[in-house]
Amino acid sequence: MDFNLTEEHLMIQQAARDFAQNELLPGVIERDEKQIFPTEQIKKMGELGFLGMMVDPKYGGSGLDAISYVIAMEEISKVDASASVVMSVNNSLVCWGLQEYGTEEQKQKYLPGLASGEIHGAFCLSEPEAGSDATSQKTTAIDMGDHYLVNGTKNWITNGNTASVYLVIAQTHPELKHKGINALIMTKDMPGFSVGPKEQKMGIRGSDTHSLMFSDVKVPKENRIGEDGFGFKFAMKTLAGGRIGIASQALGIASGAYELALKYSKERKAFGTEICNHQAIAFKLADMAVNIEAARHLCMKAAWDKDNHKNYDVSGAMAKLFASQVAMDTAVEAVQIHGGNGYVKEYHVERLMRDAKITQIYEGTSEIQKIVISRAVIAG
Ligand SMILES: CC(C)(COP(=O)(O)OP(=O)(O)OC[C@H]1O[C@@H](n2cnc3c(N)ncnc32)[C@H](O)[C@@H]1OP(=O)(O)O)[C@@H](O)C(=O)NCCC(=O)NCCSC(=O)C1=CCCCC1
Repeated sequence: MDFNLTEEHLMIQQAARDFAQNELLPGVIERDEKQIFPTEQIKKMGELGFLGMMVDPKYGGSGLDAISYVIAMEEISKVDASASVVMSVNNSLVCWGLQEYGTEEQKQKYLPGLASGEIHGAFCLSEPEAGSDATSQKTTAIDMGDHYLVNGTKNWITNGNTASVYLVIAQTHPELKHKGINALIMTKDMPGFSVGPKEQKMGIRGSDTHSLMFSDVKVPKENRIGEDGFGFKFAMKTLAGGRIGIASQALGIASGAYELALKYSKERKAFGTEICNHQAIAFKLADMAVNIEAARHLCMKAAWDKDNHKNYDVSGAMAKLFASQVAMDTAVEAVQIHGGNGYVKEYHVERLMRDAKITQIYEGTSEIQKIVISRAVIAG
């Protein structure tokens, strides 16, 4: 077992760290406050190869492993979780889903643009009445011979307005339940496709979250991913990898909050000494350091499983469950260590605390991760 990062991994870590500090940190508070999408920053992320990290170079990607992706996600998320959720959706849901299950034509058509950041993708599973209970899809895709006629609504869609390519999960054969669901590639220019108003969110406020409405949208049959009825499995398999991305995002939020708290505790004085010298603060720092290290190991293990073609459903769920709790706990304690300063925007930790919460909810709530893990544990 080798815990050392390779030279290449260290270079990716440094590149992501430099990008986050130089390009994302300036303006992150204003983008959060005004809900501004980081358009220029995402464009540069595409140019640097951060949007198609695991995409084969023959489709314009960086051809890197999942470990590299975890490393980069942590660094970007330390500074701006709104940018990292765009990175996560693009890499581990949209690009990976297309690369793994798309036809050659679909890959050639969409992957180069997605990997370069020229276009953005969105993953559309959640509905007003189908969140955790993802098999209860109400959006319909009626088989019309050479095309599907799609009707319905999707909720909380990341990149909802900035995307132009959407992977949409919809029910074709309700009598077959989840076996009748399909995954379709839709584009924003399709007649009948409309985007609802932007959601006003607690955290990741720089990201772009909308409902989508489909009214008699004609989607050509060649836009279906996989066989008829493969859509639910597609969603589950893709989300299993997506959860490694969100786990790494949570890890980054936690380590960002920890680094800020550590620095602050070495500068701020109370009762005649730097506050890190008080055991009440020192013990909080110790807890944070241990939890972050453990979360990082779980993220790396899940990525290693993925890179080595092992099943990562459970390791990804474990990483997400644990890292998202660590993100929440660490960010709350980072605010506490900052005292009154932690409650104001310029110290960043209040934003990290708000951003942390969503990692326990999206791409499967913590309760859903426990379903996935407990079923595997009980089945042996
Ligand atoms: C885990 C879960 C709760 C499972 O449910 P049930 O018990 O109803 O379904 P069950 O009987 O377990 O299974 C049905 C079929 O499905 C196959 N399968 C399941 N997992 C997998 C898997 N990992 N790989 C392959 N197949 C899988 C299962 O075998 C079965 O098929 P079969 O009948 O055997 O042919 C599932 O529904 C889930 O996960 N919800 C969370 C959704 C959720 O996570 N949204 C998130 C929306 S996206 C989002 O939040 C975003 C946020 C930010 C960015 C973009 C997206």
